[in-house]
Amino acid sequence: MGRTRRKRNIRKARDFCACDDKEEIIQLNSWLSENGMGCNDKLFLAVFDETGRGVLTKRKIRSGEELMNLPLNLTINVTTILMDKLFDKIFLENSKRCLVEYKQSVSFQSLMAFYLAFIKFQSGKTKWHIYLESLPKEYSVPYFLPNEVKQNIDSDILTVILKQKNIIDSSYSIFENILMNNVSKDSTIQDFKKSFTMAGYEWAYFTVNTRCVFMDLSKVIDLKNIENSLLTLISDNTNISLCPYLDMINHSPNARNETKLLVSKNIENVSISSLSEDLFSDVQFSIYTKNDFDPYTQVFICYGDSHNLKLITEYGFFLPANDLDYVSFTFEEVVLFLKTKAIKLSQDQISFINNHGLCKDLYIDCKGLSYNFYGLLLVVKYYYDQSTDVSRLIYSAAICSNDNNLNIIIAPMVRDKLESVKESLNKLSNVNKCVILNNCVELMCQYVRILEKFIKC
Ligand SMILES: C[S@@+](CC[C@H](N)C(=O)[O-])C[C@H]1O[C@@H](n2cnc3c(N)ncnc32)[C@H](O)[C@@H]1O
Repeated sequence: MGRTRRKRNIRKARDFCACDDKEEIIQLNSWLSENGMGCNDKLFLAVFDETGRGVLTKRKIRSGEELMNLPLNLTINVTTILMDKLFDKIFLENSKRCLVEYKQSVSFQSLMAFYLAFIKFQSGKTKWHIYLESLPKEYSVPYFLPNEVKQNIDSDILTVILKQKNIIDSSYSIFENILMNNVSKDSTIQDFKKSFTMAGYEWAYFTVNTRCVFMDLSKVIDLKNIENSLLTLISDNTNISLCPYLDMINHSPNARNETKLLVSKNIENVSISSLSEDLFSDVQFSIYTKNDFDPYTQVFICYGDSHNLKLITEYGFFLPANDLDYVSFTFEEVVLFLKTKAIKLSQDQISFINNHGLCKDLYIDCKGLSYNFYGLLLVVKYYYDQSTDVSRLIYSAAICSNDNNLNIIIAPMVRDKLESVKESLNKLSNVNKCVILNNCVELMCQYVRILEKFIKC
């Protein structure tokens, strides 16, 4: 094949547009290289038709190759927050004893979001300015749907939104109180007090939610002795971090990757009071791929769970034809339904169900009943059958989750669920579509397919 034709073929197949020439990306690239990021020189940023902005490789990448590495002080992690003396003042120069009053009352993700709102507010005055400018301005998670649209969204999606809302509302009100009682004379803090808003906090919260990577620093710093530090506010662990450029890589369920912390020997268990920026310029956070990527294709990593409920509600995107999707039912819902069919579970049955954990993870997916749902229905049908040993059946290797005798028991409940999802979809068909709503509708259509398949079997 001649060079021109080969070039033309490559061009034809392209599903991306380079974006390295955009002002914020030019600035990001030079800031990162000036500050010691090591990036595989095959990688570039691009906007892809299917997935939006992501990372492109211009040459073949083989399994085992490092994609990039960042010095620790180029990532926003727990040490960044602990070393920021101005941020510290918000809590310590305060008429309330914040560390006592709000002990273990916020998640680390919430504290990170508050910190992000603080540095975002300072604009060009912090070293993070260029990075913050490269971040999306808004997020396509259903949390941001208008209330009138939420009314007809599937209950599983709503449940996640409500949990997010509770966390965001309660942590926002704690940070608002802390700011209200701050007595610092520092003008940055005083101005921040006036400009801290729910909208800014929500943006920061979902920036952290959609972009953080797992980073365990427990070997590098002493996270046990945390008295008098901001970490007393935290109710969970601190294993998340924002990593510029690495957070440009999109998700694929098929991607496999590994991260490593490359630490020089003398940095170990550093106490919180001895933290310093320089200390961490020698610690590298590195990411390797375990996949091959062809030239001019997108490089992906895997974020973890890949079912669409998680991807839509936490990350704001949808994977079509996703076999990992499922429709869940609560134990209470099933018990209530059984009652309507004059099936009342005895105390013995309920104890058996609880002891075997068969009251959770009740769902139907494209393969049929979940293991626990199958087990639960076995208890419903065979517990008092003298000829059947239910325990043995449940743990039998030959367990078959497509026993029609069991499916029939719950078929009416599944039909009701199917009708209710269809009804909601019908109502949503009159609403103006946007990316967020389209994602939710796609998932609900997936639920319809799963439930219809179950009923047909
Ligand atoms: C860590 S960021 C990746 C970079 C991001 N695309 C950007 O432009 O900054 C995660 C976000 O990227 C998008 N994303 C990641 N993987 C995707 C995929 N497979 N399809 C569509 N969007 C995806 C989602 O908006 C998600 O919240």
